[in-house]
Amino acid sequence: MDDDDTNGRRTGDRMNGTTEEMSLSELREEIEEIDRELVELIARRTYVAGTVAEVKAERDLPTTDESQEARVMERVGENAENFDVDANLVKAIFRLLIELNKVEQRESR
Ligand SMILES: O=C(O)C(=O)C[C@]1(C(=O)O)C=C[C@@H](O)C=C1
Repeated sequence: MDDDDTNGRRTGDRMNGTTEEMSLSELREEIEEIDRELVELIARRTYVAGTVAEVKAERDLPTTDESQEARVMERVGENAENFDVDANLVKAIFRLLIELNKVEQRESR
């Protein structure tokens, strides 16, 4: 027998019973939808940063703003703690998102 129980339901569920009736494929569908939303949010974040880049270019400001990056990182660390996920891992993801923006911002100049 595999990890799943006989009728394909999850046994060791940590979501307060809400997913207890969900099959593995249903859970994977939920992950697929979340992944799509994450990519959409990344696209939105990148798009807004592109507009920020235009404002900076108009004002002759540099692409990189280290104090703003520090504020972003502090904020996401707090959010991670509030949602009980590893703050260092979430910060590593945001480090990449900021780098993505900086690459795009430099290319558009
Ligand atoms: O807020 C800005 O000035 C941005 O360009 C956005 C952003 C970010 O991705 O959060 C990216 C680069 C800057 O160094 C700081 C922050």
